[in-house]
Amino acid sequence: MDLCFMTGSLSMDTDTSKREALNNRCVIQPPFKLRTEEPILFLKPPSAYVREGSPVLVPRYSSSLHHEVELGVVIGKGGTAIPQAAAMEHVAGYALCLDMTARDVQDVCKAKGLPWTRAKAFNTSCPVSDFIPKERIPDPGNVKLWLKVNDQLRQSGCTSQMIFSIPYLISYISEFITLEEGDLILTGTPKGVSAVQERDELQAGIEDVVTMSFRVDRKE
Ligand SMILES: O=C(O)/C=C/C(=O)CC(=O)C(=O)O
Ligand SMILES: [Mg+2]
Repeated sequence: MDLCFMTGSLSMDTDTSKREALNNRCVIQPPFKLRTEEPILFLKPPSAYVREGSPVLVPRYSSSLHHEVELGVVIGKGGTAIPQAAAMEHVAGYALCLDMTARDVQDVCKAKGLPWTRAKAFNTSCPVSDFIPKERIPDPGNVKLWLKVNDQLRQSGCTSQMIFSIPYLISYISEFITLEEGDLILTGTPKGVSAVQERDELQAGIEDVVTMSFRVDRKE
């Protein structure tokens, strides 16, 4: 996954969104828990990625960093205005992802009608697992995700609870952002999000497929 992405939401200024999309790949997340008529979208930059062995950093300006475990869909074949019926042909595979969110900052942004960039797109805000080939998850609409903090189970859910299906998301997004090979789409999080602290150990998994661990640290 050599992707990049930026943040936005449906209320984001269109010109900014276009400019960011031109130079970056996208990570876009409709939540399990938010019921809106259309997916809520935002993007993260490539510097958001972090791999096992490196810490997840709490931004200096946040005192409420939340974990959100999510299934990520890796695009293998790009396209524009992809019909739902063809959407899965554009999927190369999956990744287990955490959408780390500075919830206190997001709350302020929401109250002021501002974009979620500082809440969602900071360095290390997207821990990712190794790439999971498509064949290893034959039914991505029915996989179990979990997340533990210091061995305590905090999130446990199934992608069957997702509000929007993966084919719908690919079709919806590609109507206005051309998807490219290597783009990663996060698909929303199940209930149980909660705050993490410096020195916490995060462990997450897709049942029978992959696990990953990250330590939380505070940015110096
Ligand atoms: O509206 C909120 O309070 C939070 C929304 C999100 O952070 C959306 C997600 O990223 C998600 O549910 O996965
Ligand atoms: Mg999320």
